[in-house]
Amino acid sequence: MKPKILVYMRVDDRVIKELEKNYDLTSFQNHEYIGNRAFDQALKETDGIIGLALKVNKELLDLAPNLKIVSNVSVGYDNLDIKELTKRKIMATNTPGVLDDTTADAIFGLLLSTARRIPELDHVVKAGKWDISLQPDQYGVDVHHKTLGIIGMGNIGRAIAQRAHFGFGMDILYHNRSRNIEVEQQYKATYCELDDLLNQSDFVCLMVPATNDTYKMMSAAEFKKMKKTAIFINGSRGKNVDEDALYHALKNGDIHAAGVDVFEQEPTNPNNPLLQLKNIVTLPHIGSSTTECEFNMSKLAAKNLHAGLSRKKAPSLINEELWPI
Ligand SMILES: NC(=O)C1=CN([C@@H]2O[C@H](COP(=O)(O)OP(=O)(O)OC[C@H]3O[C@@H](n4cnc5c(N)ncnc54)[C@H](OP(=O)(O)O)[C@@H]3O)[C@@H](O)[C@H]2O)C=CC1
Ligand SMILES: O=CC(=O)O
Repeated sequence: MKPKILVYMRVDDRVIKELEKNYDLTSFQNHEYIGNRAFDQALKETDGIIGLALKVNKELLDLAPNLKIVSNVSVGYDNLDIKELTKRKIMATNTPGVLDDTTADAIFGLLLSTARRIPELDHVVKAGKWDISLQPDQYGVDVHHKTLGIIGMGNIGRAIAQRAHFGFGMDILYHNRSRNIEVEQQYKATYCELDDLLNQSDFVCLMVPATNDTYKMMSAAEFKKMKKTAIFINGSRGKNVDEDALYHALKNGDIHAAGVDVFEQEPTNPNNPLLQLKNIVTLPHIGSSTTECEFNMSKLAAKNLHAGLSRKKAPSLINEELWPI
């Protein structure tokens, strides 16, 4: 009998076909499925889970007695209760490395779009409202040669720094809990305390994981420390930002504009007041969503799953302390 796999959202079709050769698959597409009979039944029998953003907590694990591995098709794993998984000797894996350049492209694109007001001006043209003389209140701001502050200079942060330094001649400031000397040398990046980064940067880009320490790390006090001319970009997770505080900072002119790929709740409520503001550019969490990158993430997630179910060490095991299992 083939091992049973529960497939959650966004696994590439080609990868699913490969998985079907070795495993018995049950697929689900929506969020928050506990309570659905078919989902609960699949959990009861499953050996492995592969997918994106499924909330794996104690409640779900209690329904999955045979589970050996949860393979996330994402680098962020704030959807997983790692402590609980480790306690039950269940492996957890993610997809680091394969999405760095793709996500950096998207986040840098968001930064450019926000600075140059690209979505707003695209709408002007398409709505037939292109007046031959563009007014100063429609001008954007320069990106090149400005100062970019990156909070979370990890794999993606450094790919953003590379673009900013070599492509746009920007000065780079960064803040982490620890220094990254290689990045300092490669991109002339300067390590800063958070407050210094906030008050010196023209662009602040948030790229930290969502953890207890980073929860709402950008709140009213942090926005007040930024320059009034500065632009805030969130490419990390919505819960790292106090959305209410961001709304007020944008509305009151504490900061100039913002670009966000992520929201506290996803999909965000269409009535979210942030969506009413002119000085914010929004995306539906698409940092890594290109055809090529989604495929590569699915392939790595399948490799992790396969290794885990074969009792081999998965290439991107998160709870390393389980090894050797
Ligand atoms: N928008 C999108 O589509 C995507 C979003 N993401 C998000 O981006 C996050 C980062 O990904 P990635 O770059 O691969 O991760 P990495 O682990 O490589 O980098 C995370 C960085 O954050 C720093 N960091 C962690 N905690 C803190 C803290 N409390 N204060 C300051 N810095 C901190 C780390 O440095 P140190 O340990 O020294 O503090 C590290 O440099 C993911 O966790 C995910 O949430 C990822 C992919 C796509
Ligand atoms: O948000 C995407 C991820 O890979 O994390």
